[in-house]
Amino acid sequence: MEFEGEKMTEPILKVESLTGGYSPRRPVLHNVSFDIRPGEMVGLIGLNGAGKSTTIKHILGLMKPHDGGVQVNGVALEENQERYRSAFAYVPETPVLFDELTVEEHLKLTGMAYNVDGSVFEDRKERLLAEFQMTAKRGAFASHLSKGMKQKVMIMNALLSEPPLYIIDEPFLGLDPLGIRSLLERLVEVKQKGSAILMSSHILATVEAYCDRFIVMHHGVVAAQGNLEEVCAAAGTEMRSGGLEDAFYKLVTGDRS
Ligand SMILES: Nc1ncnc2c1ncn2[C@@H]1O[C@H](COP(=O)(O)OP(=O)(O)OP(=O)(O)O)[C@@H](O)[C@H]1O
Repeated sequence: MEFEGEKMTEPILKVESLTGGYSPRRPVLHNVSFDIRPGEMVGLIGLNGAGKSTTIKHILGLMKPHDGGVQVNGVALEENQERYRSAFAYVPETPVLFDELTVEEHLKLTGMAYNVDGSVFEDRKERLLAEFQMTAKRGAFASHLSKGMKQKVMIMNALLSEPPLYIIDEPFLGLDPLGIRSLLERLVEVKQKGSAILMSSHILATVEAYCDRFIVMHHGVVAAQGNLEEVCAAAGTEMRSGGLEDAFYKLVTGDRS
């Protein structure tokens, strides 16, 4: 995959005037729009209940928009399910694994689903097991893993398939410091190879350090979006290293004094 420059590259994810939620009479999201292009890491941030997970559920195709829509890889879900779904891997906030399968069997299943096999599968699998300190646990059943280890299996599954788009919901919570570092190093690597990443997190310092752009959600609307300079300008705060937290605070409290 080649990254041809931001302006020329088509977005891999396009959320366009999305209004949606759990009940048609009470939308949670109002007119949400943003794009993510190959080679970008974008941070989705907002207070509890701002609408981040609901946005992600719409992108995953688990909820139907009331208005507007989502395109992945240039198509809407109803236009071409296979093209839409095969373009991304999703890492949920809470791991979802098969209790009776081992770590290695989970990776194998993902490999089969995404047509990663033979020596490519073996190489990727061994590298991931080593990087995430899971080699000794390769034969362990999911039900026997710790919370963070389960999260690592979800992350390894996503990385194994090397998709054009990663959707990652609050990935750092269960991970130990080595796991966080391995994940961030890997995300930088896949981004440099041209993948796009949408990452939702409350850890603003990490989001600021690693993401190219930010989407600040508040009460179901996009309160601001752009790079650090643009988000600080929208908030009326000083653009400086560590400035995302100030800008965020102003945007979500309305305190622009
Ligand atoms: N299953 C559901 N049914 C009805 N309303 C829901 C459901 N899940 C979430 N909501 C509501 O939708 C709104 C947005 O919630 P959402 O889960 O998208 O927030 P979030 O930004 O992901 O928050 P958090 O940081 O706590 O994960 C909230 O008002 C919440 O109460």
